[in-house]
Amino acid sequence: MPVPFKELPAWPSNVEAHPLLVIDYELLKAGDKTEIDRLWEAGSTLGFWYLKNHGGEQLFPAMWGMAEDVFALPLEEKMTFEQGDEGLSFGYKAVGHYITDAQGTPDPVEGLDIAKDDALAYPKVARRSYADRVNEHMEPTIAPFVEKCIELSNTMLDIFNDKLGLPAGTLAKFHQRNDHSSSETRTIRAPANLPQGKLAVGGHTDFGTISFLVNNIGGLQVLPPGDTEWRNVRPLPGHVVCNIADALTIFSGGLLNSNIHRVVPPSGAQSAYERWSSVYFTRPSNDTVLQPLLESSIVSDAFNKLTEERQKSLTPGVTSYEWFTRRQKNYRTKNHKGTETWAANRGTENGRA
Ligand SMILES: O=C(O)CCC(=O)C(=O)O
Ligand SMILES: [Fe+2]
Repeated sequence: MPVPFKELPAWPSNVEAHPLLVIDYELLKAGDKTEIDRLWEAGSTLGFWYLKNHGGEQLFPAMWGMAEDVFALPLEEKMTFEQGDEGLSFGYKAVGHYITDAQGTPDPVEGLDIAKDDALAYPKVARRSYADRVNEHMEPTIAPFVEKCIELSNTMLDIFNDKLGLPAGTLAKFHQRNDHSSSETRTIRAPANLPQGKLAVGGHTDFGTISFLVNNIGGLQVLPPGDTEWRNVRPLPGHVVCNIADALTIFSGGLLNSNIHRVVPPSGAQSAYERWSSVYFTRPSNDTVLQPLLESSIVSDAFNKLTEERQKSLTPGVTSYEWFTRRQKNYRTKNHKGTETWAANRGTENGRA
């Protein structure tokens, strides 16, 4: 099993951890006004926050155990359900198949993504099939994880919906449980002892709506708005790191911030350990058109104040499916041609990634 959090070396005392707001999920659910305002503050500034009291504490590490079991299969078998180069991300990802920078440097991490649609439809296949070893974990591990993240996501979407002055249920309509989307779980393992300076995951913004992340050791970094230095995000036991992703930046006319982040080797004694992380990406259903929701005066007022260039970048005029497929395709090492394919892979913070 991946080394449990409590047995890992502590966060090195000489490494500064960037402060994130800690949001209490129980208070959000109870409609606590102060906590709701704090969530809005987090989403509209750095776009990253910790979530506590969410009830999913065991579910994220269980995903590491699931993936470890799957990664133990022979490579040949894992390659039978590889993601492919056509812009879908569901399935296995071998080391080196994603790029980490504009030069096309291949990544050092192994990954496994499972579609929300497959987890909910199991034992039916909604989007693709996986190895038996994955299927064995669908009901005990993957589906409960997906269900919890859908719950967290829906609660926060309704709050953002209200704060954005949108008619009730507007954001929920784009994220209906049974509509196909690129929503998915991702579990990645970075090897121990990666050389310092190597990127495990290159600088990017997330493709979807909200992301939910738990990792065992350091390495996650954010580049806060207006800052020129990458800042370290420290994993806190029992806390989920949540972040706004591109679709919410677009829907909100830029009010909510999908911030650039990346993964580097952990510092100090932690660098001698494998790094495990599990993410759930909520993404809008495939046919949702990505555009600012100008029917809200809060959104339209914010949007009208933006430069024409920024307005253009927040009006891609494509569906969620098209946006995702274009980016995912250009993330693949095999499709990399040069800086243009790197740029085509980037999101709403195009210029900074
Ligand atoms: O592993 C992490 O800490 C972050 C991974 C990430 O940003 C991603 O997969 O989008
Ligand atoms: Fe990410």
